[in-house]
Order: sequence, then structure tokens, then C-alpha cells
Amino acid sequence: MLTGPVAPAGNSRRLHRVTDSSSSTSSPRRVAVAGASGRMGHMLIEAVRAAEDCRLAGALDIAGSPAVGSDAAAFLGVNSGVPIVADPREGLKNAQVLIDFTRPEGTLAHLAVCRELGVQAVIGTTGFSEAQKAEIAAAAKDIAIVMAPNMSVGVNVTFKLLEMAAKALSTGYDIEVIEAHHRHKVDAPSGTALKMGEVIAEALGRDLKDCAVYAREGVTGERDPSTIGFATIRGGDIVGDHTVLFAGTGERIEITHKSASRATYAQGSLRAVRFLAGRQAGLFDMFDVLGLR
Ligand SMILES: NC(=O)C1=CN([C@@H]2O[C@H](COP(=O)(O)OP(=O)(O)OC[C@H]3O[C@@H](n4cnc5c(N)ncnc54)[C@H](OP(=O)(O)O)[C@@H]3O)[C@@H](O)[C@H]2O)C=CC1
Ligand SMILES: O=C(O)C1=N[C@H](C(=O)O)C[C@H](O)C1
Repeated sequence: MLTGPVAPAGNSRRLHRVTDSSSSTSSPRRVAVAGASGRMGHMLIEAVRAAEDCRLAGALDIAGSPAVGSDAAAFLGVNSGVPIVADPREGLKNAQVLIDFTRPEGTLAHLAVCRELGVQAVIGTTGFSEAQKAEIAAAAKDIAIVMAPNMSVGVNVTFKLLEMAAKALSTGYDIEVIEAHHRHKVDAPSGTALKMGEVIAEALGRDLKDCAVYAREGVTGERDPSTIGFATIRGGDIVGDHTVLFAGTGERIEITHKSASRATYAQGSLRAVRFLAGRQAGLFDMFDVLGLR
């Protein structure tokens, strides 16, 4: 949910003032990556290094991580000259924008320093509480932020398909969101599944908080037709699968997205980095970046 205090409606979200001449399109954007030794951190470092219009300018990892002190591109067998550091001020001092795929508490700690230093942020982390989302919205009063639970183009187009399907199937169809991820994922349901639920609930004029069912066990009684159910699967190396089932009488519609590689999230993050160039403040999401709003 990106509609916090700074994101009330329409164009008021889009604060386009250009204040940083170093963010012109001609010089590469200086990008720092948090969670540098994580699954997404590696993907992002590789993608930033491969992009002609970006330059790796910092790498962060949590204090105590064995990666701290090593070169950010060592996993590629390359010496990038960018060390992984634990101190956010050190890691962000040369950066114009931070890409953060870590954990909610890490992202918020990094964001406080971004705000202090005027560094923009692309946030892919999921699992934020409502209070934590409000903190991000507050930071967006001072810096420009793109935050999305899924940076892939396909998933964001899927959100649009779901909006249309939910409106067309608003009565007589039971709605269930089913997601599957790798065994290492720590939050459930996935941020993407929750966003799918929010998109559908909004299209139906409902509030997900009032109609979500996250677990069923024992004698549950019959299904309440106004609910949106969630089912979570965790196993192996599944990158990320999401299906929304609209189950009617005599037919079922399933809208599915499957990720086969994390590269799609990294490429989406770079699109967000480019989108942010020249923006002073505001909270944006991938609909803004991809022109899907
Ligand atoms: N928006 C999107 O498109 C996507 C979002 N995600 C989300 O990104 C996040 C990261 O996913 P993934 O890369 O698979 O996870 P990993 O666990 O592989 O990586 C997380 C990284 O963050 C570090 N970290 C953990 N806690 C903190 C902290 N408190 N402060 C700073 N750094 C910390 C980890 O260090 P250590 O290993 O030492 O703990 C690790 O380097 C998750 O929330 C996931 O849901 C993932 C893919 C796509
Ligand atoms: O943790 C992951 O891996 C993923 N997390 C995101 C989420 O929670 O939706 C996006 C993607 O599904 C992969």
C-alpha cells in the first residue's frame, strides 16, 4: 500500500522538481546496493555493473555478515573496487540512489541515512508492518522513493489483469490467492500476494483488512463469499509463483504469473532507478515507473 500521507491522489504524488544536476541522463547513476551478499543483492550488483547508465557506488551488508570487508563483485570473480561495508553512511556516501532488498528493519535503518544524505531509494523488501510503511511514507516527503513488492513487469501487468477480472467476476466467484516460494523466504504471504489481494479488494470496493483469510484449519464452517483467501507454499528453489483463482459454479478462472529468474526483479529495479533521476521527493511504485497507473 503506497497511499500514505505523501501519496493522497493523482498527480500530487509526482513531485518532479530537478534539483540534482549530477543526476542528468548523460552521466551514469551512482547506485548503492544493500543486502549485497543476498540472493537479490548478487543479482542487483551484476545488473548494475552490466548497465551502461549505472555505476556501482556502494555496497552494504548487515554488521557481522562474513561478506563485510570483501569486494562487492567477488562472487563474479571480479574486483570492482567497491567494498561491502556495514556502516550505511560509509556505503551511501558516494551514491545517488540506494537499491534495498533486505529486511524491513534493515531497510528502515538505511532509509534514515538516505533521508539524511539526500539519497533516493528503490525498495524491494517485503514484510513491512503498517507502522513501518508510514515511516517510509514520511521519508518520501524528503527523498524520492520507488517501493514495490514486485519489480517485474509481468507481475505489475498481472495486477492490472486482476483488477479487470475482479470487477467482471464480482459476484458468484470465490477468490483465492495462492503463492509458492523457495524454502528461505521469511515472510508470508508474499508481498506480491498481499498486493494482489489489495488490488482485488479495492476493485470490489472492499478493504483487504476486513476480508482476508490467511489460514484455515479444523471445522472452519462454509466459505464466506465476501472473503479473499490466501494459501502459502514454501519449498526448494521456487523463485516466485502466484495464482489467483476465481472459482465459480461450473467454471474456474486462474490468473498465474511464474518467475523463472530473479533477473527480472533486478531489471525492474534499474528501471525504477532511471525513473527516479531528477525527482526530489515522493513515494512511487512500479505502476508509476511502467506507466500503468
Ligand atoms: N520487490 C521485489 O521484486 C522482490 C522482493 N524481494 C524481497 O527482498 C528481500 C530480500 O530477499 P532475498 O534477496 O531473497 O533475501 P536474502 O536473505 O538472500 O538477502 C537479504 C540480504 O539482506 C541482509 N540483511 C538481513 N537483515 C538485515 C538487516 N537487518 N539489515 C541489513 N541487511 C540485512 C542479509 O544479510 P545476511 O544474509 O547476513 O542475513 C542479506 O545480505 C525480501 O524481503 C524479499 O521478499 C525479493 C525478490 C523480489
Ligand atoms: O522473497 C522472494 O523471493 C520474493 N519476494 C517478493 C514477495 O514477497 O512478493 C517478490 C517475489 O515474489 C520474490
